[in-house]
Amino acid sequence: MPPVSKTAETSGSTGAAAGSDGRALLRLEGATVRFGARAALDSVDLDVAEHEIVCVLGPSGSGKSTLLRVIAGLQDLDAGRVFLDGRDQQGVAAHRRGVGLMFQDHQLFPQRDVGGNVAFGPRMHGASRAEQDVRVEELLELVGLPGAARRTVAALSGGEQQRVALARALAPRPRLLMLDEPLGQLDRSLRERLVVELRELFTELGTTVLAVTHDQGEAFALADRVVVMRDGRIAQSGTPLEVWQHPVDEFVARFLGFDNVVEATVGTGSADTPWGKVPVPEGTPQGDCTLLVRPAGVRLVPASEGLACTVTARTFRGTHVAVHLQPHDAPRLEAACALRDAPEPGAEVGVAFEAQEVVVLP
Ligand SMILES: Nc1ncnc2c1ncn2[C@@H]1O[C@H](COP(=O)(O)OP(=O)(O)OP(=O)(O)O)[C@@H](O)[C@H]1O
Repeated sequence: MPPVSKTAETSGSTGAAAGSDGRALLRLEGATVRFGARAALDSVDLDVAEHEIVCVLGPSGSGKSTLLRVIAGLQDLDAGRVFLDGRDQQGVAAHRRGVGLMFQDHQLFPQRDVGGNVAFGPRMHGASRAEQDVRVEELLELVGLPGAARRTVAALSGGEQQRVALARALAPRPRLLMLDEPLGQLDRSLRERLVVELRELFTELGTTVLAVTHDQGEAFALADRVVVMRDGRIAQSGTPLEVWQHPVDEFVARFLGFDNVVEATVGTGSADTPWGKVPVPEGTPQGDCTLLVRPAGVRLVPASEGLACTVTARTFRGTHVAVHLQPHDAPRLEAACALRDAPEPGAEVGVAFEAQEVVVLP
């Protein structure tokens, strides 16, 4: 695959909206929240365009939930501003912001039936009984639970509760829907199915979405744009492909699960690394750098060729096997192998590198 050039949407410090019409439905300017001496949000700038689906990724404690709470009006800012539709939200109460929120534990009302849960928002906005009933049926249809209005919440599976929570969040027609670990509690196969359905649903409805997750797979499947957070700041913002192909630094690379990262010195056509000479893409500037070799670029060759390694472990990754390799005197490596080609732990192999899977991290 050809390298994607770094664009304004791939930014190391700000989260510029990648929306087609460029109109920011949500804008954060210098948003800062401190708890004691520590900044949970540290001068965050972020735009989300209308109809855009943005996923915020980051390790635990990086400020993802604080970001959502600030936008929802559940957390005061120490500095900076939040704009919705161009209007400063300073002093605007949470229930007047037109923002829908869905938390990871669903928080359905256990004493109400499914319909009662979904009708909650419209009822609070003064909808008549008949209007509420129509809206409930519409939404249950939309989330794939037609006719479920009279079922009790306790009798629903985790996935069904998830859908009801989504219907409830969508019911008041929020201009911005925020999801905090929306699929966190569900098992992997259900998550993978729901994430596809969610994307289809949001695209169909034209909903603007800001979702928080620590699952990269989920973020990459759902989002038009991914924002990676670190210590209350935006480390990188870009399309899933941009971020995946060109992590801006070692932190983002490692967060995405890329561990083949070493210090290197680039010369003509190749770099000197602890793994020996590694070919680099044409045009790579010479000098010292940090180098990432994606596992797909670590090719196994006969033990007598290339870098000698011992296979230490294999991890099944669905479409391929991650083969963990220990060179005799260099940092560990991971190779991506087809199922039938993966060598057994203990095997002695050689390793060759492919330039197109080598990324120089600034
Ligand atoms: N009410 C609070 N009082 C004090 N510190 C807080 C409070 N809320 C959050 N923090 C701190 O702010 C930082 C960011 O927290 P936040 O919950 O936003 O992170 P997160 O990325 O959502 O984490 P997780 O993935 O674990 O939910 C953390 O260090 C957290 O301990």
